[in-house]
Amino acid sequence: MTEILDINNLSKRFGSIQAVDRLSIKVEQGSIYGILGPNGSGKTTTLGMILDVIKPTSGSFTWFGQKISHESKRRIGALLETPNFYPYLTARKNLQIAADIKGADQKSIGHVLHLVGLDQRKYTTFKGFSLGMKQRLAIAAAMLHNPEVLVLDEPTNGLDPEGIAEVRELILRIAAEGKTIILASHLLDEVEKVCTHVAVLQRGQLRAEGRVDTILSAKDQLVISTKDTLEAINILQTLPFVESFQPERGSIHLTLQEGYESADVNKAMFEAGIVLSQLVVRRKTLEAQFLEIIKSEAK
Ligand SMILES: Nc1ncnc2c1ncn2[C@@H]1O[C@H](COP(=O)(O)OP(=O)(O)OP(=O)(O)O)[C@@H](O)[C@H]1O
Repeated sequence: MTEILDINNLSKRFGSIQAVDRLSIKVEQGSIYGILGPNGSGKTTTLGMILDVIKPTSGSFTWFGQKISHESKRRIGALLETPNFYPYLTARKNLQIAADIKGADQKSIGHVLHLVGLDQRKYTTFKGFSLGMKQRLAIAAAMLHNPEVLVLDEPTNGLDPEGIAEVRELILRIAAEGKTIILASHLLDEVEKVCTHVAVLQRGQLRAEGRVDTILSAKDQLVISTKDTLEAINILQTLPFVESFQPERGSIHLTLQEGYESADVNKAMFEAGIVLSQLVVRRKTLEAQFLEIIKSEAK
């Protein structure tokens, strides 16, 4: 996998506040990488540093294997804050102005309008747009120079449910075009729904990192029930891939070592002559894990 961004021990201090603390992450090409953390955890500061608008106190980062430069910046599209569009000009005219400012080809306007689903509304003035449409237009402007990477800070903040759904769907569509996306969010739900990878930040420090599906599946809990709970416990004790188990009101809750799944338990029980009346996988949500991370940090 090609590495798009490599952040190495990056730190930023504002006076007495350590906004980002020795952060190291790698973003692979084609991923939708979520930087997740509560307010004040250092997400915007991190994005500011990697976009060369905030000077790091220490540490380094590379884009496409190189230090940030005029050339690498042209391969990155970014939306850190809502751009100033002209309310009485149409979507198309606003994009023409944005393309002029960026030195982007005017021919790309048709493509980005199509990409964000606003080609039917290109002659509508900006002030007539819903908040979701305004945000989609902002993303269109960030895509004018056909960047390989799109960096978004809290892309659904302040939007109504319809706008949130539109923008999330758009992010997935842009990723499907082969672009890499890096987004900061304080919403667990957003990261779970949209991202392939996540880095969890707490007070500027990296608390967890990895593929969203791995983080989700790593701590799944199985709940099994059988008429013969005692015999089932005897069997569980002999199974090397059972990490832990706990009898609870007629059922048994267990976790498995990585690489094993409910079918392995089912098979082992069946072979031992035990019939399971219940076998349920309880997925630990990223939210539950996120709260654990925050709690353990506070200890
Ligand atoms: N220019 C600045 N001067 C002083 N402190 C700052 C500055 N910018 C950010 N901070 C502080 O650094 C910490 C991290 O802020 P940052 O904005 O990066 O967090 P965030 O995770 O993006 O949160 P939010 O979503 O609320 O913006 C916070 O404590 C914030 O108050």
